[in-house]
Amino acid sequence: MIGPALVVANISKRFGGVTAISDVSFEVPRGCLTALIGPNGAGKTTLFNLVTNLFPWTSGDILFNGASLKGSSSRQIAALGLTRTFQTARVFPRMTVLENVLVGGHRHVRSHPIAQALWLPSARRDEMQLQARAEEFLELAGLTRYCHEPATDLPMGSQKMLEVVRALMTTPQLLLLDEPAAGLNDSETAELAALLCAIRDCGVTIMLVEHNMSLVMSIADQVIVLDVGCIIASGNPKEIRRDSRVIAAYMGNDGGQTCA
Ligand SMILES: Nc1ncnc2c1ncn2[C@@H]1O[C@H](COP(=O)(O)OP(=O)(O)OP(=O)(O)O)[C@@H](O)[C@H]1O
Repeated sequence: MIGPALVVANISKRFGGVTAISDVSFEVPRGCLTALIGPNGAGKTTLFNLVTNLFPWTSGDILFNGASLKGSSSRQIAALGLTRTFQTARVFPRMTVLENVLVGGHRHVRSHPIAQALWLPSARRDEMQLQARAEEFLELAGLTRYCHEPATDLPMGSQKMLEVVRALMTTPQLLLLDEPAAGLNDSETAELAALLCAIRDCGVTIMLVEHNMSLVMSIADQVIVLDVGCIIASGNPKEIRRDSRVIAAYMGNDGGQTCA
Protein backbone atom coordinates (compact mmCIF):
# COMPACT_ATOMS: atom_id res chain seq x y z
CA MET A 1 0.00 0.00 0.00
CA ILE A 2 1.36 3.43 -0.90
CA GLY A 3 0.37 6.93 0.24
CA PRO A 4 -0.47 8.10 3.74
CA ALA A 5 -2.41 5.78 6.05
CA LEU A 6 -4.80 8.52 7.07
CA VAL A 7 -5.77 11.80 5.47
CA VAL A 8 -7.78 14.34 7.45
CA ALA A 9 -9.05 16.95 5.00
CA ASN A 10 -10.62 20.24 6.12
CA ILE A 11 -12.44 18.61 9.01
CA SER A 12 -14.66 20.71 11.25
CA LYS A 13 -16.81 19.69 14.19
CA ARG A 14 -19.26 21.88 16.04
CA PHE A 15 -21.13 20.98 19.21
CA GLY A 16 -23.98 23.47 19.22
CA GLY A 17 -22.25 26.85 19.47
CA VAL A 18 -18.80 25.35 20.27
CA THR A 19 -16.40 24.74 17.37
CA ALA A 20 -14.26 21.90 18.73
CA ILE A 21 -12.37 21.30 15.46
CA SER A 22 -11.96 24.03 12.87
CA ASP A 23 -10.92 23.23 9.29
CA VAL A 24 -8.16 20.80 10.31
CA SER A 25 -6.07 19.04 7.64
CA PHE A 26 -3.11 16.69 8.05
CA GLU A 27 -1.73 13.34 6.89
CA VAL A 28 -0.52 10.41 8.94
CA PRO A 29 2.40 8.79 7.08
CA ARG A 30 2.33 5.01 6.87
CA GLY A 31 4.63 3.15 9.27
CA CYS A 32 5.33 6.26 11.35
CA LEU A 33 4.38 7.39 14.83
CA THR A 34 2.41 10.63 14.80
CA ALA A 35 1.67 12.42 18.06
CA LEU A 36 -1.26 14.78 18.47
CA ILE A 37 -0.61 17.22 21.29
CA GLY A 38 -2.16 20.41 22.61
CA PRO A 39 -3.43 22.04 25.79
CA ASN A 40 -6.58 20.79 27.54
CA GLY A 41 -9.69 21.32 25.43
CA ALA A 42 -7.67 21.70 22.20
CA GLY A 43 -9.82 19.08 20.44
CA LYS A 44 -7.51 16.04 20.46
CA THR A 45 -10.00 13.48 21.73
CA THR A 46 -12.71 14.96 19.52
CA LEU A 47 -10.46 14.37 16.52
CA PHE A 48 -9.95 10.72 17.54
CA ASN A 49 -13.70 10.38 18.00
CA LEU A 50 -14.24 11.73 14.49
CA VAL A 51 -11.68 9.35 12.95
CA THR A 52 -13.40 6.38 14.60
CA ASN A 53 -16.82 7.84 13.76
CA LEU A 54 -18.05 7.91 17.34
CA PHE A 55 -19.94 10.94 16.09
CA PRO A 56 -20.23 12.50 12.61
CA TRP A 57 -18.13 15.45 11.52
CA THR A 58 -19.72 18.72 10.43
CA SER A 59 -17.71 19.21 7.22
CA GLY A 60 -14.62 17.88 5.40
CA ASP A 61 -13.58 14.27 4.98
CA ILE A 62 -11.37 11.60 6.55
CA LEU A 63 -9.73 8.98 4.31
CA PHE A 64 -8.20 5.73 5.53
CA ASN A 65 -6.04 3.97 2.94
CA GLY A 66 -7.48 6.38 0.37
CA ALA A 67 -11.15 5.62 1.07
CA SER A 68 -13.57 7.94 2.89
CA LEU A 69 -14.71 6.84 6.34
CA LYS A 70 -17.85 8.96 6.02
CA GLY A 71 -20.91 7.05 7.19
CA SER A 72 -18.92 3.98 8.27
CA SER A 73 -19.86 2.48 11.62
CA SER A 74 -17.22 2.04 14.32
CA ARG A 75 -17.42 -1.72 13.67
CA GLN A 76 -16.77 -1.24 9.93
CA ILE A 77 -13.85 1.05 10.70
CA ALA A 78 -12.36 -1.53 13.07
CA ALA A 79 -12.76 -4.18 10.36
CA LEU A 80 -10.69 -1.98 8.02
CA GLY A 81 -7.76 -2.25 10.43
CA LEU A 82 -8.18 0.92 12.46
CA THR A 83 -8.10 0.21 16.21
CA ARG A 84 -8.23 2.60 19.15
CA THR A 85 -7.70 2.57 22.89
CA PHE A 86 -9.30 4.94 25.36
CA GLN A 87 -7.92 7.32 28.01
CA THR A 88 -8.79 5.00 30.89
CA ALA A 89 -7.65 1.39 30.69
CA ARG A 90 -10.62 -0.87 29.98
CA VAL A 91 -9.59 -4.41 30.92
CA PHE A 92 -12.24 -7.07 31.27
CA PRO A 93 -12.66 -7.89 34.95
CA ARG A 94 -12.91 -11.58 35.94
CA MET A 95 -10.60 -12.49 33.03
CA THR A 96 -6.92 -13.27 33.17
CA VAL A 97 -4.36 -11.21 31.31
CA LEU A 98 -4.11 -13.85 28.57
CA GLU A 99 -7.91 -14.10 28.22
CA ASN A 100 -8.11 -10.32 27.90
CA VAL A 101 -5.61 -10.42 25.04
CA LEU A 102 -7.37 -13.33 23.31
CA VAL A 103 -10.60 -11.32 23.21
CA GLY A 104 -8.86 -8.88 20.85
CA GLY A 105 -8.10 -11.63 18.34
CA HIS A 106 -11.35 -13.50 18.06
CA ARG A 107 -12.54 -11.37 15.14
CA HIS A 108 -9.77 -13.03 13.11
CA VAL A 109 -10.73 -16.63 13.84
CA ARG A 110 -11.48 -18.18 10.46
CA SER A 111 -13.01 -21.52 11.39
CA HIS A 112 -16.77 -21.92 10.95
CA PRO A 113 -18.89 -21.20 14.06
CA ILE A 114 -20.16 -24.78 13.95
CA ALA A 115 -16.57 -26.07 13.93
CA GLN A 116 -15.95 -23.86 16.95
CA ALA A 117 -19.05 -25.07 18.75
CA LEU A 118 -18.07 -28.72 18.12
CA TRP A 119 -14.41 -27.97 18.88
CA LEU A 120 -13.33 -29.53 15.58
CA PRO A 121 -9.62 -29.65 14.57
CA SER A 122 -9.89 -26.43 12.50
CA ALA A 123 -11.24 -24.59 15.55
CA ARG A 124 -8.53 -26.04 17.80
CA ARG A 125 -5.87 -25.01 15.28
CA ASP A 126 -7.23 -21.44 15.16
CA GLU A 127 -7.27 -21.21 18.94
CA MET A 128 -3.69 -22.46 19.22
CA GLN A 129 -2.48 -19.94 16.64
CA LEU A 130 -4.31 -17.17 18.44
CA GLN A 131 -2.82 -18.17 21.77
CA ALA A 132 0.70 -18.32 20.31
CA ARG A 133 0.28 -14.81 18.91
CA ALA A 134 -1.09 -13.53 22.22
CA GLU A 135 1.87 -15.01 24.10
CA GLU A 136 4.29 -13.44 21.64
CA PHE A 137 2.76 -9.99 22.12
CA LEU A 138 2.64 -10.42 25.90
CA GLU A 139 6.33 -11.19 25.84
CA LEU A 140 7.03 -8.13 23.70
CA ALA A 141 5.24 -6.04 26.36
CA GLY A 142 7.04 -7.78 29.25
CA LEU A 143 3.74 -9.13 30.61
CA THR A 144 4.42 -12.87 30.32
CA ARG A 145 4.82 -13.29 34.07
CA TYR A 146 1.27 -11.98 34.62
CA CYS A 147 -0.29 -14.21 31.95
CA HIS A 148 -2.59 -16.15 34.27
CA GLU A 149 -3.22 -13.39 36.82
CA PRO A 150 -6.58 -11.60 36.93
CA ALA A 151 -6.14 -8.53 34.70
CA THR A 152 -7.52 -6.18 37.35
CA ASP A 153 -4.69 -7.22 39.73
CA LEU A 154 -2.12 -5.63 37.41
CA PRO A 155 -0.61 -2.25 38.25
CA MET A 156 -2.08 0.58 36.20
CA GLY A 157 0.96 0.76 33.91
CA SER A 158 0.67 -2.91 33.04
CA GLN A 159 -3.08 -2.58 32.44
CA LYS A 160 -2.33 0.17 29.92
CA MET A 161 0.24 -2.06 28.20
CA LEU A 162 -2.30 -4.89 28.22
CA GLU A 163 -4.77 -2.66 26.39
CA VAL A 164 -2.17 -1.93 23.72
CA VAL A 165 -1.39 -5.66 23.39
CA ARG A 166 -5.11 -6.49 23.06
CA ALA A 167 -5.40 -3.83 20.35
CA LEU A 168 -2.47 -5.46 18.54
CA MET A 169 -4.39 -8.74 18.38
CA THR A 170 -6.83 -7.08 15.97
CA THR A 171 -3.90 -6.86 13.48
CA PRO A 172 -4.30 -3.10 13.15
CA GLN A 173 -2.87 -1.10 10.29
CA LEU A 174 -3.43 2.09 12.25
CA LEU A 175 -3.41 2.16 16.03
CA LEU A 176 -4.97 5.20 17.73
CA LEU A 177 -3.87 5.52 21.35
CA ASP A 178 -5.56 8.06 23.60
CA GLU A 179 -3.18 9.14 26.39
CA PRO A 180 -1.50 5.76 26.86
CA ALA A 181 0.96 7.18 29.40
CA ALA A 182 -1.62 8.85 31.65
CA GLY A 183 -1.12 7.67 35.23
CA LEU A 184 2.15 5.86 34.50
CA ASN A 185 5.34 6.38 36.49
CA ASP A 186 8.69 7.00 34.81
CA SER A 187 9.77 3.37 34.49
CA GLU A 188 6.32 2.30 33.21
CA THR A 189 6.46 5.16 30.69
CA ALA A 190 9.88 3.98 29.51
CA GLU A 191 8.49 0.44 29.02
CA LEU A 192 5.54 1.84 27.10
CA ALA A 193 7.88 3.90 24.89
CA ALA A 194 9.89 0.78 24.05
CA LEU A 195 6.69 -1.15 23.23
CA LEU A 196 5.35 1.60 20.97
CA CYS A 197 8.66 1.85 19.10
CA ALA A 198 8.71 -1.94 18.65
CA ILE A 199 5.15 -1.86 17.27
CA ARG A 200 6.00 1.00 14.90
CA ASP A 201 9.14 -0.82 13.79
CA CYS A 202 6.93 -3.82 12.89
CA GLY A 203 5.22 -1.55 10.34
CA VAL A 204 2.09 -0.57 12.28
CA THR A 205 1.18 3.10 11.88
CA ILE A 206 0.55 4.74 15.25
CA MET A 207 -1.21 7.94 16.15
CA LEU A 208 -1.26 8.96 19.77
CA VAL A 209 -2.77 11.73 21.84
CA GLU A 210 -0.42 12.38 24.74
CA HIS A 211 0.30 15.00 27.38
CA ASN A 212 3.66 13.52 28.39
CA MET A 213 5.96 15.72 26.33
CA SER A 214 9.17 13.88 27.04
CA LEU A 215 7.56 10.66 25.80
CA VAL A 216 6.25 12.38 22.67
CA MET A 217 9.53 14.10 21.93
CA SER A 218 11.50 10.89 22.36
CA ILE A 219 9.42 8.58 20.14
CA ALA A 220 7.35 10.60 17.64
CA ASP A 221 8.32 10.89 13.98
CA GLN A 222 5.79 13.67 13.45
CA VAL A 223 4.05 15.94 15.96
CA ILE A 224 0.83 17.83 15.24
CA VAL A 225 -0.11 20.58 17.67
CA LEU A 226 -3.73 21.58 18.15
CA ASP A 227 -4.93 24.61 20.04
CA VAL A 228 -8.57 25.62 20.35
CA GLY A 229 -9.52 23.30 17.49
CA CYS A 230 -6.87 24.52 15.02
CA ILE A 231 -3.47 23.16 14.00
CA ILE A 232 -0.88 25.68 15.14
CA ALA A 233 2.23 23.67 14.20
CA SER A 234 3.38 20.34 12.77
CA GLY A 235 6.79 18.85 12.19
CA ASN A 236 9.37 16.62 13.79
CA PRO A 237 10.02 16.89 17.56
CA LYS A 238 13.02 19.16 17.06
CA GLU A 239 10.97 21.63 15.01
CA ILE A 240 8.06 21.53 17.46
CA ARG A 241 10.26 22.08 20.50
CA ARG A 242 11.44 25.46 19.22
CA ASP A 243 8.17 26.64 17.64
CA SER A 244 7.17 29.93 19.26
CA ARG A 245 3.41 29.32 18.75
CA VAL A 246 3.68 25.97 20.54
CA ILE A 247 5.64 27.46 23.41
CA ALA A 248 3.07 30.26 23.73
CA ALA A 249 0.14 27.82 23.69
CA TYR A 250 1.68 25.77 26.48
CA MET A 251 2.86 28.73 28.53
CA GLY A 252 -0.71 30.00 28.59
CA ASN A 253 -1.95 26.68 29.93
CA ASP A 254 -2.40 26.12 33.64
CA GLY A 255 -1.74 22.42 33.43
CA GLY A 256 1.97 22.87 34.14
CA GLN A 257 2.86 21.22 30.82
CA THR A 258 6.11 22.23 29.24
CA CYS A 259 7.39 21.58 25.80
CA ALA A 260 10.78 20.40 27.01
N1 LIG B 1 -19.72 15.67 23.30
C1 LIG B 1 -19.43 16.98 23.42
N2 LIG B 1 -20.41 17.90 23.53
C2 LIG B 1 -20.10 19.22 23.63
N3 LIG B 1 -18.85 19.73 23.62
C3 LIG B 1 -17.85 18.85 23.52
C4 LIG B 1 -18.07 17.44 23.41
N4 LIG B 1 -16.86 16.82 23.31
C5 LIG B 1 -15.93 17.79 23.36
N5 LIG B 1 -16.53 19.01 23.48
C6 LIG B 1 -15.85 20.31 23.53
O1 LIG B 1 -14.90 20.33 22.46
C7 LIG B 1 -13.69 20.97 22.87
C8 LIG B 1 -12.52 20.02 22.68
O2 LIG B 1 -12.60 18.95 23.64
P1 LIG B 1 -11.66 17.67 23.61
O3 LIG B 1 -12.10 16.78 24.72
O4 LIG B 1 -11.62 17.11 22.25
O5 LIG B 1 -10.25 18.32 23.96
P2 LIG B 1 -8.88 17.58 24.32
O6 LIG B 1 -7.83 18.28 23.55
O7 LIG B 1 -9.00 16.13 24.10
O8 LIG B 1 -8.75 17.90 25.87
P3 LIG B 1 -8.03 17.04 27.04
O9 LIG B 1 -6.56 17.13 26.78
O10 LIG B 1 -8.44 17.80 28.28
O11 LIG B 1 -8.57 15.64 27.00
C9 LIG B 1 -13.90 21.40 24.32
O12 LIG B 1 -14.34 22.75 24.31
C10 LIG B 1 -15.00 20.49 24.80
O13 LIG B 1 -15.74 21.09 25.83
